[in-house]
Amino acid sequence: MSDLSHIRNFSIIAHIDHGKSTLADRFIQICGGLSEREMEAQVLDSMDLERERGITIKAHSVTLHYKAQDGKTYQLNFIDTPGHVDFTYEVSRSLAACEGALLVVDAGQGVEAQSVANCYTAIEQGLEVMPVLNKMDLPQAEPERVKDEIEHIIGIDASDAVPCSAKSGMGVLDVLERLVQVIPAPEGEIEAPLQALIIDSWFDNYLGVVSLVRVKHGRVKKGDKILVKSTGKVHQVDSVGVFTPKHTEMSDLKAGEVGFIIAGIKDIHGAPVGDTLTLSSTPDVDMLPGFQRIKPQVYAGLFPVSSDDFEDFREALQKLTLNDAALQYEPESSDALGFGFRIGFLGMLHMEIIQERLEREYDLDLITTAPTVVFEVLLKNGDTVYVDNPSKLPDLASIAEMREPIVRANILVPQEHLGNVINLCIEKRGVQRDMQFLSSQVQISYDLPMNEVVLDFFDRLKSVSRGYASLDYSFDRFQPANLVKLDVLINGDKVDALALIVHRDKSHQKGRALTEKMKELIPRQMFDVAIQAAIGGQVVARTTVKALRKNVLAKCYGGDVSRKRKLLEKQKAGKKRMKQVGSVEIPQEAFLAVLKVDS
Ligand SMILES: Nc1nc2c(ncn2[C@@H]2O[C@H](COP(=O)(O)OP(=O)(O)OP(=O)(O)O)[C@@H](O)[C@H]2O)c(=O)[nH]1
Repeated sequence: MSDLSHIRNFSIIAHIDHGKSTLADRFIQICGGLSEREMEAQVLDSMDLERERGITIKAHSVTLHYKAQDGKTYQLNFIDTPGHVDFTYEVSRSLAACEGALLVVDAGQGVEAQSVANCYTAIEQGLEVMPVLNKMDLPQAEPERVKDEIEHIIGIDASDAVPCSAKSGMGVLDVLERLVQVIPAPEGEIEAPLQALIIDSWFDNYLGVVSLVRVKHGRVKKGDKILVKSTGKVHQVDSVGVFTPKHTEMSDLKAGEVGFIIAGIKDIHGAPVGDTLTLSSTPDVDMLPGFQRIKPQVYAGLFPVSSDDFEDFREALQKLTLNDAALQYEPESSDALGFGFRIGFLGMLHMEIIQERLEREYDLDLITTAPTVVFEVLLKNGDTVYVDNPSKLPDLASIAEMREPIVRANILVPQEHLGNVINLCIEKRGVQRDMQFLSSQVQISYDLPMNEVVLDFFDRLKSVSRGYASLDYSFDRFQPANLVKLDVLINGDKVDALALIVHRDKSHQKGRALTEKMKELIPRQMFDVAIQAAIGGQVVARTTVKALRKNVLAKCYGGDVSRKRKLLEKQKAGKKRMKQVGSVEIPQEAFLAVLKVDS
């Protein structure tokens, strides 16, 4: 048996903002992974966008050396995980590389739904969960209440929960001491054939594909020929190493360790997450259990404002998918918007992030259509089809049954906001499944149509509970529902990119709210613009954007030319993010009007 007793592999799981990244920074500081000068605030959140939004999107690993009170130096490999509900899949991936997890709970805020969900994932995967009460420096910290919540809501012993403040540093050493005591060392054989699990892969412009792996058995070093089990392809290893958090090459990676492998792989699909690596000399090694394939939950069409940008857009998407395996896309053509792509996202936050990256990093002007979930449609000929684009819904006459995706949502909310949350769930066509009163919070679970949840539910939930309710949800099943396609007509022409699939009971109300909203968003033009909402040819709502009376240039006639040019330029700039549909200019906001109506 190889001696791996000095290794501890762990993740930090916590609800968003409870202090994972801050605690991780403290560990790095204590264990000397970076000099003072290099210790930027929140080193782990390396992407600009992450830093700006203050959220962790990609999981990262860091290897540190900690000299414990028992005199032994431990190798700590820890993996940071994102806390937002859109990125739950990253969490289970990170956990697969670990023997333990720190459950970090804000001692003022208490347990939140996301931590519950992630904690269950950790327990299911057989990890030792160690509770940590963070933010003890805050006057509102209530360690006893929060310990009670951990025991009652999650059901693990919290009597030994370690109090600390990641911000001031108080208690952080106690966290490290306890960690090396309670989290088990990994098991594995260094002399056995190589068996390594790919936890994450990303594309680096200089290095090609970098894969983060957990070595289960054996060892791997530079020059080795590795075999990617699923593709059967062999690659030569250029380098192996760890992040300290600096990229640091090592002579080898051994059983029990977590680190990177770079092997001249040019495409992220050449080293898929969840795959097993071995050496080409031992091709018969078993595959390790992988991860569930990530399925996008929300789809939207993205179209370049200028059709000349289509090729640039395609290239940008290709590059983005190198880093983001969750991103899926296929070409889409719309009568109204021309050529673009239909893209699948994990949730609205993921969609916003991708859109922002495309615009910032690739300088593209894009129009996004209203996001939608996937519907299951049973046709009269017995076929089942999945529809991720309302305009592609088969002809009504051929449909036997429409089914919508249902999620099981778990919500934790303080009692005083319970009524509001229940009302919101009812408004969203929710069916209550369970309700439990705990010391200060209530745990409720609802079955909700995914369509109602993905768009604005999270924001609405936060606002009706003054920020206190927390949410976790996952797809449960498809269920028959009375759904219809709501078409939008602009000056009599159906605009495919504006079509929606909605519940029949809400269709008229939605049609009215939508046309009203679009009336506000579509600027006045030289002629009247009629906006209609229709279901199967029957108009259910109608509004008109009245014609502009004056020509903007009229008052410049005879005036100086430069002023006129300036006005025209200003108009041109204002036109950005507008799309000419027929003879009408429609701004980006109008395509997303559905997100702005409360129904
Ligand atoms: N007062 C106090 N504030 C803290 C403490 N730990 C973290 N914070 C603050 O809480 C906020 C969130 O901390 P982060 O470390 O970014 O939280 P996170 O859990 O990593 O959040 P995500 O990366 O977005 O999932 C920051 O403003 C921190 O400065 C603490 O011990 N005390």
